[in-house]
Amino acid sequence: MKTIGILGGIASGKSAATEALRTLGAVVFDADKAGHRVLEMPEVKEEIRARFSSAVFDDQGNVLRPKIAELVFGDSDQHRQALADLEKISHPRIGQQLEAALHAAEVAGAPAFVVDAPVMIKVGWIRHCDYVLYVDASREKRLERALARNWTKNEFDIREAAQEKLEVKRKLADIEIPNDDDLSQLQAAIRSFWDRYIAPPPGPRGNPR
Ligand SMILES: CC(C)(COP(=O)(O)OP(=O)(O)OC[C@H]1O[C@@H](n2cnc3c(N)ncnc32)[C@H](O)[C@@H]1O)[C@@H](O)C(=O)NCCC(=O)NCCS
Ligand SMILES: Nc1ncnc2c1ncn2[C@@H]1O[C@H](COP(=O)(O)OP(=O)(O)OP(=O)(O)O)[C@@H](O)[C@H]1O
Repeated sequence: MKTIGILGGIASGKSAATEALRTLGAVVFDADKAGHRVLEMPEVKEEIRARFSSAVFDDQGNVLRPKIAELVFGDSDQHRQALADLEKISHPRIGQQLEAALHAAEVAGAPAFVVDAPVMIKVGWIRHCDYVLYVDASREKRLERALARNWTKNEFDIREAAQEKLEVKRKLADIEIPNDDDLSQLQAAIRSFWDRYIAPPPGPRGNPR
């Protein structure tokens, strides 16, 4: 089984690339979704309440993610510290889920496992990847797509600033997948990556490692 990491700017099309890989047979780990599941764990809620107060919970005791986002994404030391504290709570647990999912996919004989995790560089999950893809779309296109998804320009800028510079991501990648045009171009690029690097050679299970 090959493990594929997906990097790219905000709203570059990482999820769309991941979806194309899933269609071809890859098992996908979505770290954003894993992070949301982690925030539902009782022990995590306790730690969140101790660090961020009851103001980030609704009346039913659910974590209000937009409230946390306001506290952790921003251009001040206070925001940066808050993000670091949140990550100390979340990342080890997301990491455990990632390793469990990777193991399960391997046991199931999946041809490929995709790690869709915008923070994979800073957390070090990139070490699991045999191939890293960089989904490349211009800033203009990305902003247009983010706005269409109801983000504000400010949210776009702030989250972009919370991540590594695009050049750092690009340098760490093995293959660039252009995504300035329509989705069929992205899907074709993913297909040719798959055929070249993942498509199994003759054999019952492809290319087990
Ligand atoms: C701050 C939280 C509550 C905001 O939740 P919300 O539903 O608004 O956003 P969501 O989780 O869907 O993330 C959307 C995007 O924000 C960016 N983002 C999220 N967490 C981080 C982070 N720690 N560092 C940099 N960017 C981040 C990513 O681009 C991500 O794709 C949530 O993102 C969170 O718990 N983050 C910490 C855990 C984490 O690092 N998750 C991301 C794993 S890749
Ligand atoms: N080639 C494309 N043509 C048109 N729309 C696209 C294209 N690629 C992606 N989109 C749309 O742009 C938005 C952002 O794409 P996507 O969610 O895949 O990006 P992302 O990199 O995963 O975003 P984030 O950084 O927020 O996780 C989505 O609404 C998606 O449907």
